Amino acid sequence: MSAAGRPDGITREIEREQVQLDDLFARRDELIEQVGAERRAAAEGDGDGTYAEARVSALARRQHELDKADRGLCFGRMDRADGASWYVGRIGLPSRHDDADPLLIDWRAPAARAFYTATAARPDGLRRRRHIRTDERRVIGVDDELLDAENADAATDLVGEAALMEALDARRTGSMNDIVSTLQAEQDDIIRAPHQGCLVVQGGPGTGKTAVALHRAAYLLFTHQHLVERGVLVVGPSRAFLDYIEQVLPSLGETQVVATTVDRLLPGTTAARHDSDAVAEIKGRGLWADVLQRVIDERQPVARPVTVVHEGEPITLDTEEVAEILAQARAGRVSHHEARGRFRTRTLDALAEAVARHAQELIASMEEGFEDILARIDASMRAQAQNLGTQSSSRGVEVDGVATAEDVAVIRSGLRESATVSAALDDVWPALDPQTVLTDLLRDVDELARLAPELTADERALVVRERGADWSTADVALLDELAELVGAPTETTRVPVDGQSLAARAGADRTWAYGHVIVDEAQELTAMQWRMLLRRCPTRSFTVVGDINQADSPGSARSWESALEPSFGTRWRRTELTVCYRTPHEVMACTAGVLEAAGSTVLPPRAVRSSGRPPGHVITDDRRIVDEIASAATTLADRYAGGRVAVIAVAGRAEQLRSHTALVRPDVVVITPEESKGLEFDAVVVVDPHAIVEQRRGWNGLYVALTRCTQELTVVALADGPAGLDLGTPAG
Ligand SMILES: Nc1ncnc2c1ncn2[C@@H]1O[C@H](COP(=O)(O)OP(=O)(O)OP(=O)(O)O)[C@@H](O)[C@H]1O
Repeated sequence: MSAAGRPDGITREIEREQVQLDDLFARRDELIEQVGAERRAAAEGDGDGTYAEARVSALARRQHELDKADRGLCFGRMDRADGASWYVGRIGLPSRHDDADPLLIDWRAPAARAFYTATAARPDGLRRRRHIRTDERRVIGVDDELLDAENADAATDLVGEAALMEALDARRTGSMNDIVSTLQAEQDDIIRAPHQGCLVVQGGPGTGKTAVALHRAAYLLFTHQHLVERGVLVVGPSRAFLDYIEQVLPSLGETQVVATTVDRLLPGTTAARHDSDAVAEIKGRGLWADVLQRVIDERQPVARPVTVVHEGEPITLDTEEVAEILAQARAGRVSHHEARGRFRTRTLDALAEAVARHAQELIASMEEGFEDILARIDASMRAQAQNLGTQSSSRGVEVDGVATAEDVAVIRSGLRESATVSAALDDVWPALDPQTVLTDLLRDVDELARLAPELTADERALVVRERGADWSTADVALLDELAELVGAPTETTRVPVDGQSLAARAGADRTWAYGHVIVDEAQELTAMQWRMLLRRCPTRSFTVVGDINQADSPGSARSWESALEPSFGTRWRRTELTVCYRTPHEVMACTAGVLEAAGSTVLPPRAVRSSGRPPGHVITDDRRIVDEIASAATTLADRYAGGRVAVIAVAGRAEQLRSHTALVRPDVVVITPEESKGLEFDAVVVVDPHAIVEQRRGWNGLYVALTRCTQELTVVALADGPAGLDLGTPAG
C-alpha cells in the first residue's frame, strides 16, 4: 500500500500516467507558442485577402482550443489488441516527429470512437480502456476496464462506470459541465450521426439530451469544416437555461456557436412580455402563415398612371406601361421589397426615356419652323440636370436636341435623386414595415375578421393588441414571418467587420444562414416558431432534442409527428436516449403514474443509479405549509452542502416563498415548473403537486418538477395524491 492508502500497483500506474501527462502539457505549451507565432506572422503578412483572413481565423480557433484544454487535457487511454496504446483527450496533439502517431487523439476523431463504444462483448480492437482522472496538471486516479471475453458476462453496458458514477454523484454548481470523458455509447452514436437532414433525439429527463446536443455541435464543427464559417445555432428554452449551459462549448474549445432563445432571433425586436396561454396558443398556430401572406398580398400595388412633373412639364407613364413594369417586377419568387426595388428601377428607366422622348417631340416641332426652340430645349435639359442636383455630361446635351444614352442616364440619375419622384413611386408601391403591418392587423376585430377568417370571433377578440403595447414572445414569430415576406426595405450591402465574432455578425443579420441548427426542449415550439427556425438554415440540417412528455407550453405539440410534419413532412429521423443519468431510481419510480396521467406515448428512461433515499413526503395544511417547505429545503441544503437545492412551486406560491427568510440563501432557488425546465439540482422540494397538475398540461409540469434532482426529492403537499403520484406513506 502507498502512503495515500492505494495498492502499490495503482500508485505505479498513476506515476506512469503523470509522466505521460507532463509530456502532453509540455507539447501543448509548445504548440501554444508555435500557433501564436504563426498567427502573428499571418496577421502581419501581406498574403491574398480571403486566404490570409481564413488562415488567421483558423489559427485563432486553434489557439483558443489549446488555451481552453488545460482542464482534463487527457482523460483516457486505449490499450489496443495489437499492443499499441493511444491517449484520448479534449484536443488532438500531434507528435514532434512528422510521421509518428499523434501524442493525443482528439475525442472527436474517428480513431477515438472505440473509447466510447468498446465493450467486453464487442471490444472493437481494444484490450483495455483506462479512464485517467486529473486535477489540473496532476493525475489523481485511474480506472481500468478489461475488455476481454472473461469479463464479458460481468460487464454492464455502461462505459467507464466508475468515472461515470463519480461525475454523476458530484455536487451541482449551477453550471453544466462537459461530459467528454464519460460519454456513453448511445450518446456517442447520436453525436457522430450524419449532419444532413433533421435528426430528432427523444429522451426522458436526465438522459443527457442537452449534453449530447452540445457535444454534437462541437463534433460537427470539428468534422465538417464548411460549418465553421456559417456556425451552428443552438436554441434553448430560456435565458436561465442558456446561462446554465454557457460553459460547455467554450470548455470544449468551441467558438463558432451562437446560443440564443427563439424570441431573440429577430434582430432589432425584443419580446418584453408573455401573452396569456390562450393568446400564445392562438398566435402560435401555423394558420398565420396564410393570414400574413394575405395581408401582404392585399398591399400589392395596383397598376395606375404615374405622373412626375419635370421642368414644369408633366411626364406620365400610363396604366398599361405601369402594369407591364409591375408584372416584370413581380416575376419569379421574390420578396415584396425585392419586387418593389425592381419596380423602382424600371419605372425610373421608363420615366427617363419618357423625358427624352418628350424632348425629341419638341425637336420635331422645331423642324416644323420654330428655330429658337432648339436652344430652349438645350437650356431646359441643362437646367433639369442641374436642378436635380446632377452634372450634365462632359458633352452636355447636344444642341442638335437628340438625347444620347448618356443624356438619358443623367436625367435618370436626376429623377432618382428627386424627393418628389421618390414620393410618386412610394405612392404606387410603399415600403412595408413588419411592425406597422402587424400593428394594423391586430388593431381590431373587424380587420382580423376580414383577414383571419380561420379564427373564431372569440379567438379574434383575444388576439387584439393595443397599439404601442410591447411585443410578446409569440409576436416575434409573426414579425419574423412578415419580415421574410417583405424582405429588406432597401438593398443592403453587408460589410464584414474585421475581428467581429460570428455571434455578432450572425446575430445582427436576420437572413444569416447557419450551417446547422440545434434545438433544445424542442417539444415546446409552436408551428410559427418552427417556421422561423427553418428560415435560419435553408439546408435544413437540424438536431432536434426534447422530451414530448415534458411539453407544456401553449401551442406545443403532443407528438413529434404533429410537431414536425408541417416543417419537415416525413423527412426526419428519430432516435432515442433510454438511460436516465440524472435522477435516481427511487425518484424515477414514482413518476410512472404521472406519465400515464399525462397521456404519455413514450417509454420512461431507465435510471442508471440508486441514491438509497426514497422521496420524502410531507402532508400539511395551508397555515403550516410555508414553514414545512422552508424546513425541508434547509434540511436538504445542509445535507448537500456545497451543492444546490430548488424549491419548485406554481407561480403564486413561488412568489410567496421567495421572500421567506429561511429560503433566501445562495444555495437555494425558488422557481416554477416551467422555469425548472432543463435545469438540475442536488435536491428538490416539490410544493403542492395538486396545484401544479391544475395548470395547463399540469401532469407534464409535475413530471418536469419531479425529475430535476440528482440525489433527493421531497414533496410537500396539502393533501394525499394526486392519484398517479405514488410517494408511499407521508411523513407528517
Ligand atoms: N455520459 C455522461 N457522463 C456524465 N454525466 C452525464 C452523462 N450523460 C448525462 N450526464 C449528466 O446527466 C445530467 C442530465 O443531462 P442533461 O441535462 O443533458 O439531460 P436532459 O436529457 O437534457 O434532461 P432534461 O430533459 O431533464 O432537461 C447532466 O448533469 C449531465 O451532465
